[in-house]
Amino acid sequence: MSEPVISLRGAQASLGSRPVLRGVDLSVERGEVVALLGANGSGKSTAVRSVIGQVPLTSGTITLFGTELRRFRRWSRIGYVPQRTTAASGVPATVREVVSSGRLSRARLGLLSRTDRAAVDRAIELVGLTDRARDSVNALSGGQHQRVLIARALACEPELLIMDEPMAGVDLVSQEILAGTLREQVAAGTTVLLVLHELGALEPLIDRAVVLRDGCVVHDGPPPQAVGQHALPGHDHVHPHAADESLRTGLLT
Ligand SMILES: Nc1ncnc2c1ncn2[C@@H]1O[C@H](COP(=O)(O)OP(=O)(O)OP(=O)(O)O)[C@@H](O)[C@H]1O
Repeated sequence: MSEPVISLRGAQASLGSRPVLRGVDLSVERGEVVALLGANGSGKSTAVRSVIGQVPLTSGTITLFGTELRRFRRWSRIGYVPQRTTAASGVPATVREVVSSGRLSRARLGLLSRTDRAAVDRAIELVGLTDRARDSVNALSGGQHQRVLIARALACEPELLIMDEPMAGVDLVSQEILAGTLREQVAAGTTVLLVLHELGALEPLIDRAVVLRDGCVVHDGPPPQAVGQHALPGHDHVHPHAADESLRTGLLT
């Protein structure tokens, strides 16, 4: 078998003085779709942020495509969708501008070629926002914002897609569009690691679930049946985004 796309071994990390990852082992093989589940505060976001180098490990190792994280440079192979609440920035921009920023890692000298622009248009189309491409993202709903963030991640045509709660606070129409988008990516061979509250509409796509509790892996195997994370012993997850659903919280506001 080829090397894993993502490998964490004995990963430990602290935020402030608090140990948040306490020896996490996690592998994602090429073409796999892995869901990272767990209660609020169990360390899911910290785990994916450590994978993309945003949270340094205090102990343990991470490799990406077989290369140690500190030597890894080919970030254009990876599309990352942050947890939506962390995506706010206050900068006014159109949908196309935000999605184009996701292509810059592939653009030469920071200039988008015709091929780059076509990839941006394709990513916008994939999330069903072609008719909104010139609109300010401030005019979009929460679910549409999320679709913009996903299009931004897809614009670099990534081999690995990492998404932190892509369905949180997303209306049903957007959820269906996102599930369809993801299905296409998976069919095309993209490897996916996603943090989820529950499997929901994405359940048929998930190959394996890894469940964290207090910064440790407590399950690594088949996804919990049907009711997702709620089926797990000790489930105590609340859904902080649900109340936001109607708000125009935003990417850039
Ligand atoms: N910047 C920070 N400084 C200190 N502690 C933090 C910081 N960010 C998060 N934490 C704490 O680290 C722990 C893990 O947070 P993390 O966001 O990784 O959990 P999570 O499983 O993704 O939770 P959620 O489902 O609520 O998003 C939590 O207890 C959280 O309060």
